[in-house]
Amino acid sequence: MHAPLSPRPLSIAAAGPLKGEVTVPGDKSISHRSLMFAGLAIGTSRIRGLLEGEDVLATAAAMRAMGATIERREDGEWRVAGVGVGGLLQPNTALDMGNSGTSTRLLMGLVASHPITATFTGDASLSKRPMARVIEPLSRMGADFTASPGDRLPLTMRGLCPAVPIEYELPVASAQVKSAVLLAGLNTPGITRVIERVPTRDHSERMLRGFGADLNVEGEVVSIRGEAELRAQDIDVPGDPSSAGFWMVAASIVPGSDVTIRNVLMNPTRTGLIAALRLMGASIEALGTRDVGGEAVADLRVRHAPLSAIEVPPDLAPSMIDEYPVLFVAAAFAKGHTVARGAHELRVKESDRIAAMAAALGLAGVRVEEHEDGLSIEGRDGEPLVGTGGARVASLLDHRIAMAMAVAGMHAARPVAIDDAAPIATSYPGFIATAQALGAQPTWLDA
Ligand SMILES: O=C(O)C1=C[C@@H](OP(=O)(O)O)[C@@H](O)[C@H](O)C1
Ligand SMILES: C=C(OP(=O)(O)O)C(=O)O
Repeated sequence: MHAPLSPRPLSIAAAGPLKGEVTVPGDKSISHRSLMFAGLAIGTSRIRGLLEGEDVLATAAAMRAMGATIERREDGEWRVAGVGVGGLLQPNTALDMGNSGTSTRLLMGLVASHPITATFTGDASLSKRPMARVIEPLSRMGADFTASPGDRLPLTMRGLCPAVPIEYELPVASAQVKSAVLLAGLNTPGITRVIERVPTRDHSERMLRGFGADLNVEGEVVSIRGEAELRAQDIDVPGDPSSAGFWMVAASIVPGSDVTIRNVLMNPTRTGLIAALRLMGASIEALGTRDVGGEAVADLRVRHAPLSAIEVPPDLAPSMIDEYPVLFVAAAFAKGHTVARGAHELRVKESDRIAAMAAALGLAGVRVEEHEDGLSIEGRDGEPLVGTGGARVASLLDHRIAMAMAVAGMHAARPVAIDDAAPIATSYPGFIATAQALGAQPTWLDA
């Protein structure tokens, strides 16, 4: 099992306007896929701007364990020499996925069509997350699974080669499930099809085509013809819009703030938070929109603005699924009653993010009502939060709960304390340093 890091309690106090420029780390979804696809390609890929967070490092370690050569150069560029589609090797030890759902589910897809056996383990949070959603389609393709009760980690799977191509309609809006099936299809003879009624992030589709896979998207159907070779690529990973979201909300709620976030991925399957914040009245300007390796990227200038409550359109959910915790923080400062429903998936992330944010905001003095599929939040019309007093918010091994509540502390009468900020390192190792550089006041507390 994964060894838990020691908890790192953190307190954040208000410190006046946030000002300056921020560069967010590389997109986590694209970083995982860069390592996986390069690890399967023929030749050596170069990756610049890779997110060096624990989740992505777990993917790197697993791909190494299955034969890819992955090195980081001193200048920060990563070089990956792949094994070729179908060339993954039997790992000698269990693959430790840490806290990362994306690593787990996408790598399960890869293993499914290789003649290898792999054991996946993870931390206490990942070990509670549902894996049936990938076990089900991958079993239909011929993979065999022995999972822990409730179809959870640790689990051992044996891939089948050649696997059986399937046509699969996604029962849940999930890019991880879509990607797992497509990746299994990459080494499966014939055509594997995924039908997606609700669009989710399309990085696998775009990147697999970029690497030379025979993949087509027609309306709701994504098809991949298996056993095509992938060719090494040069990749510039754009900044992660999910990480940028923390600064979008922080600058919006702290009076007098003016923050520019450089190089943010603007793929339309990822920009739901910008849309929701704009509906609330946020001032977010996209400057210098440009194309970087087939993806739109922009600099975002965000200035403080009074926010109004909204009913969050449920159809935005897939394009902002990881941003709800920080959107709830924005709602806590808005004028009026925000209702966010249709986001049931939040219950099966690193924590139950609906319950976690209801408890966290409640502790900081916000009136919140929990629904099965979302939250209603009574906004404070720009007034600072009360703060957490002597209590500490429980981050529950969930990086996004820790960062969202750190943002809440940036406009609070008394500090917001968080019981454990160590999980932030899974997706955004530089978050605290950047908060400080913008003028916020984080302090590490005794455990
Ligand atoms: O495919 C991906 O890279 C991701 C898909 C989403 O998960 P689901 O597919 O489970 O919704 C998201 O929450 C996760 O952070 C990253
Ligand atoms: C849900 C997330 O990631 P994962 O599913 O990869 O653990 C996230 O980063 O918010």
